[in-house]
Parts: sequence; C-alpha cells; structure tokens
Amino acid sequence: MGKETISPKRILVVTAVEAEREAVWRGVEGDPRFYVAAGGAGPAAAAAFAARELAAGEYGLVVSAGIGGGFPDRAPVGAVVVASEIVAADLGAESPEGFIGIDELGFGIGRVRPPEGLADELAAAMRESGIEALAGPVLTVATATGTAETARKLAERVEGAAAEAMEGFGVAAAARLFGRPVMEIRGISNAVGPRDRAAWRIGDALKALEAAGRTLKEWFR
Ligand SMILES: O=C(O)c1cccc(C(=O)CC[C@H]2O[C@@H](n3cnc4c(=O)[nH]cnc43)[C@H](O)[C@@H]2O)c1
Repeated sequence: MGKETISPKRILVVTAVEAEREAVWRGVEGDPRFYVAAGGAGPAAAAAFAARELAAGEYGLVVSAGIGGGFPDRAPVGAVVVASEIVAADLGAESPEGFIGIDELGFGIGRVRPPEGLADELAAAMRESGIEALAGPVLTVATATGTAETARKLAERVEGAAAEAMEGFGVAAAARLFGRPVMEIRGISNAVGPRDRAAWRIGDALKALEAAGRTLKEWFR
C-alpha cells in the first residue's frame, strides 16, 4: 500500500485563508495537477467549499492544508504534521461520564483515514528533504483550544493526538461523499493549550507548509 495505490491526475488542496493558499502554491507552483484554493475557516465552510469543487471537477486526491496547533511533546512549532487520521474531535455529545463521539452515538463517522501508509510515507519523504515532519492524528475542532484543560482532554480523547486545526474533517467529509482519497497537512504555528495569539509563529508555519508543498509535488511524480 502507499502512493502507488493512487495516481492523481489532479489534486485539490483546500486551505482556510489566503496566506495559507499562497504558501502551498509557492511549494507546488508550476505543477498543473494542483488546484490550491482558500475555502474559509472552520469545518462547515471547508466542507461546503470542497464539495462544490469536487462537484465541478475530477480530482484524484483532496488535501486539507494550512497552519495548525501542535500538541506539546508531539509536534513543535515549525514542524509539519501529516494526518494519519482526521478526527472530528468535538463532534458528539457531552455526558456526566465524559464525551461521547458521533460514531459511538450511532449518528455517523468521526474519523477519516487517508489511504493506508500514505501519511507515514509522505512524512518520511519530508524528513528526507530536511523538514521536521511526523505522521499522527490531526484533530478537527470547531473551537480552537485555548486552555490547558481542553488540551489535556483532547489528548486523552484521541490517542497520539499530534495537531489540531479547524477544517480537516470538513474537507474529509466532502472527499468521502465523492469517494475521493483525502490527506491533511499542517505547518505548526502554535502549541495547543492556553491561548497566546502573540506567540503564534505564523511565518515559520507558512514556511514549513511551503516546504511540505514542495515535497508533495516531488513525491507524487
Ligand atoms: O494572521 C495571519 O497572517 C494568518 C496567516 C495565516 C493563517 C492565519 C490563521 O489564523 C489561520 C486560521 C486557521 O489556523 C488553524 N489553526 C492554527 N492554530 C490552531 C489551533 O491551535 N487550533 C485550531 N486551529 C488552529 C485553523 O485551521 C484556522 O482555521 C492567520
């Protein structure tokens, strides 16, 4: 299993904002297979946008990409996380006994996996290019984490949680609806934990994202 199992002629990359789109574009520039577009922040905007694009064009792979928060001791600022699974981490119900995920509630799926082995392979290719990269679960949340307590709860909820962002599961839901494989790539701008917007290193994360885009382009030759 791995990238041999998919040979995308066209690849849709969905970011949240324009600065992320530009960073990915600098990485994949000159490769006509890639369409990189900013679809808005949050899972709903991302899902609606990706679904519209997938209805309009033939894509062999869909990628959610952007900056993200890294879980402490897993993904440092400036690193890249490639999602081994894309997890709807706050989609479900609270109960006195704790959080109940959407799948456990019986209302749908709460995790989407990229094709087997792809995340590990891409992360390894990035490391070979000198990028600090790892594969691990990337959580999608509708509310960015802003306290140590929420960070701890999410890390307990999802084993090996590496990063969090706000669009991956939306893009993955659209890809799944259209029967397309999906991946998620995050350049880490901040630690998941107490909110400190002034400490976000967006420039470093966007540089990491650009480098990740470059590897993605070479890797799918
Ligand atoms: O202000 C800027 O220059 C700028 C440039 C690029 C991106 C931004 C964003 O604010 C992007 C919002 C986007 O980032 C993701 N994100 C980043 N860190 C986290 C986090 O700790 N928890 C959840 N999401 C995070 C998220 O996907 C947002 O949609 C600004």
